[in-house]
Amino acid sequence: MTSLEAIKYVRGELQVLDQLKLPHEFVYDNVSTCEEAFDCIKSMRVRGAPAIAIVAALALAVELEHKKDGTTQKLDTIKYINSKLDYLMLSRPTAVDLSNAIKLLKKKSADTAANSLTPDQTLACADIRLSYIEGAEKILEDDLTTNLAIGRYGAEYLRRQQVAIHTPVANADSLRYFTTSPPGTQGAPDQTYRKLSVLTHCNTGSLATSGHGTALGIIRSLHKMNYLDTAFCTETRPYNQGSRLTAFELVFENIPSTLITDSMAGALFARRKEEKNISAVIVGADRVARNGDTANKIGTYSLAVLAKHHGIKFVVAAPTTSIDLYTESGASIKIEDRTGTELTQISGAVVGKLDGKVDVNHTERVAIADQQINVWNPSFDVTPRELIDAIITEKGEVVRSSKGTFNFKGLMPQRWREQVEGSDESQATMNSAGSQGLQTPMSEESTQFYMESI
Ligand SMILES: CSC[C@@H](O)[C@@H](O)C(=O)COP(=O)(O)O
Repeated sequence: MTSLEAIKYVRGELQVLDQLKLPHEFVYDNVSTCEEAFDCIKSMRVRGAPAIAIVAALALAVELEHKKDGTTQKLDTIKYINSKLDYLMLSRPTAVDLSNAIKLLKKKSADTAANSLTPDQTLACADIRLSYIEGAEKILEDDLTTNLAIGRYGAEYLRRQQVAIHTPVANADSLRYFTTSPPGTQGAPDQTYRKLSVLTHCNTGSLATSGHGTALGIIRSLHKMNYLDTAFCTETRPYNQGSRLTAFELVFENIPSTLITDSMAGALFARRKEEKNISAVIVGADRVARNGDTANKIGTYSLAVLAKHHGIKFVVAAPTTSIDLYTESGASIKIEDRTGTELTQISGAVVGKLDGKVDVNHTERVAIADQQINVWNPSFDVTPRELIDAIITEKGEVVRSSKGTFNFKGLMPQRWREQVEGSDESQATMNSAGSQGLQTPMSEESTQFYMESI
C-alpha cells in the first residue's frame, strides 16, 4: 500500500477501513446501507469530522445507485433521501461537517426535484438519485483538494513564523536547518534557519479525511518541503486516536516523530528553548464558531493554555466547511458525551510474556480502573479564540487580529452575507432537521419543494 485510505469508493460500492483494528490489522468493511454507515460511525470504526461526513453521504449514494429506495414518485424519493439523512445526522453530534454535508445534499436533491420538469416520474426519480450521488461524490473529491491546500498554506504560514522569530545561522547542519529567503527581502541571498518541531493532537490525517489530512496534512507538507524537524503526537486519551492512528500514519510516512502522553505536553514545551524547539501546536477542528472558538478532541483546550503560557503558536487547521457561521460562539456547541468504559477499560493486541512480541491476531480487552468509579467523558472541548493564533483553511489563513477577533467575512464574503447579514429563510427549516451551517440557501422554489416533502 502506498498511501493510507480510510475510505475506498467506486460508484455503487463503499469500503471503510475498520480503525478499531488499527494499527495491527487492515480490514475494510463493506458499507452498503445507511444503517451500516450509522453503525460504522457510532462505533468509531470511522472517525474524524470529514471522514464521518463522507461515509454518511456515500452510504446513501450506494443505496440510491442500487435503487434500494424503491420509489417511483419524486416526492417519495426526496422523502426517502431526507429521512435517511436525518437518521444519519444522529450518529455523532459535534462535528459540523456531517450536518453541512447533509444540508448540502438535501438542498441539491430538492433543487433537482424542483427543476425537473419531466412529467415522467420514473425519469424524475432517476434524476434526483443521480444528482444526489454526484453531490456525495463531489464531497469526497473536494475534501482531498481542500486538504492539500490547507497543507500548503499551513506549511508556508509556519515557515514565515519560524523565519520571523529565529536568527539565521551560517554553515548549519542541513538535517536540523532549512534554507529560505529572509523575511521582507527581495532578491537577497537565502539564509539558513532552524527547522520546526510541532505537536499535534488526536488524528487529523488520511484516516480522518479522504486523504492527506488537515492538521496532519500541514505536518506532511512541512515534511515534504523540508521544514520539519520532528512531529510530536499526543496519545490523546481516552480513545488514543494519537497513539493508535496518528503515530501509525507518521511511521507509515517515514516522518520523524515522537509519541508523548497528553500529560507530557507542558514538560515538552518547557524544554522548547533547548533541544525540543517546539514552534507550534497544530490541531484539527470539529466545529469552528463564527467568533473563532473551536471545538476539537478533548485535551485541545489544555494544549492551547499550555502553548499560550510558553509563547508557542497555536494553529487550527480547518476546511471552511468546518466554520459554522450560524453558531455565534463556542458556548452553543453541543459536546458529545461518551461511555465511561472508554476510561476504565482498554483493548489492544496481546504482547507475548516471554518474547515481548505483539500478536496481531490476538486482541484482549482489559480493565484499567475500578469499574465502579463514576466517569466523566466528554469527547470534545472548546478552545476559546483568544488562545488561537491562526485558523488555516483551504482559502488561506485567518490570523487573530490585534483586537482578538477572526475575520471570516473577508474569507467567505458570500457565505457571510447569506448566513450572517442576510435573511436565510431556509435556516429555520434546516435547524428543525437538527443542525446548523448550510453553505448556500435554497432557491425559493426548492425551499417550497423541500417544505412540502418533509
Ligand atoms: C480532521 S479531523 C478533526 C477532528 O475531527 C479530530 O481532531 C477529532 O477530534 C476526531 O475525533 P473522533 O472522536 O476520533 O472522531
